[in-house]
Amino acid sequence: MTVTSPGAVLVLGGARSGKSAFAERLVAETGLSRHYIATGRAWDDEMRARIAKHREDRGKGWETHEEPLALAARIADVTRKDRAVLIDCLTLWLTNLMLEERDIAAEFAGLLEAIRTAPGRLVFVSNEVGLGIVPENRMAREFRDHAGRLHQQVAALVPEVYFVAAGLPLKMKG
Ligand SMILES: Nc1nc2c(ncn2[C@@H]2O[C@H](COP(=O)(O)OP(=O)(O)OP(=O)(O)O)[C@@H](O)[C@H]2O)c(=O)[nH]1
Repeated sequence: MTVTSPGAVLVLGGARSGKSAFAERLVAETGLSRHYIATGRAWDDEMRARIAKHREDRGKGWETHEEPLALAARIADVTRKDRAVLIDCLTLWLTNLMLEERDIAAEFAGLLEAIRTAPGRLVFVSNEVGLGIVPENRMAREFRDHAGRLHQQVAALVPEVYFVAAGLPLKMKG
């Protein structure tokens, strides 16, 4: 598969692993204008508080775009040669797709196409959810399987992949 994107990156890690902070650093290092596509939704007070904290931590140098579902289209819309776009995160996007009963395979194909054709730097964050025991409920098992497949597809396409644990990035590809 030909990689035409100028250096898309995938950053995987567990909850509170420091993956988002690391991905933000990767974006800042480019010196390009910083854009953040948030796939999370503020569904309760706890999430609202987390989002407010994330916004505060990112600071003023970022333009934020909120997109829970139409991620491929939004990436195509936001990406430019002189921009670095952080997409946080693929697993919340997948959660939203499953809750809305979207065609997962078609959505994944759309995302891969958006990565292939993006003119600017893209940094994807996603939760590695496949390391624990087999989840008891069916939806959680499906979620874990879709996430694993998505990560493999994105990792095969992009030139650079990291795994973050305890705030420490491990370079897996690139
Ligand atoms: N809607 C919206 N969501 C945001 C915004 N900033 C961050 N988020 C969401 O908050 C999510 C991160 O939530 P947390 O649960 O705090 O992060 P975490 O995955 O546990 O921690 P890290 O390993 O540090 O990334 C991201 O995936 C975003 O989608 C924002 O400005 N708007």
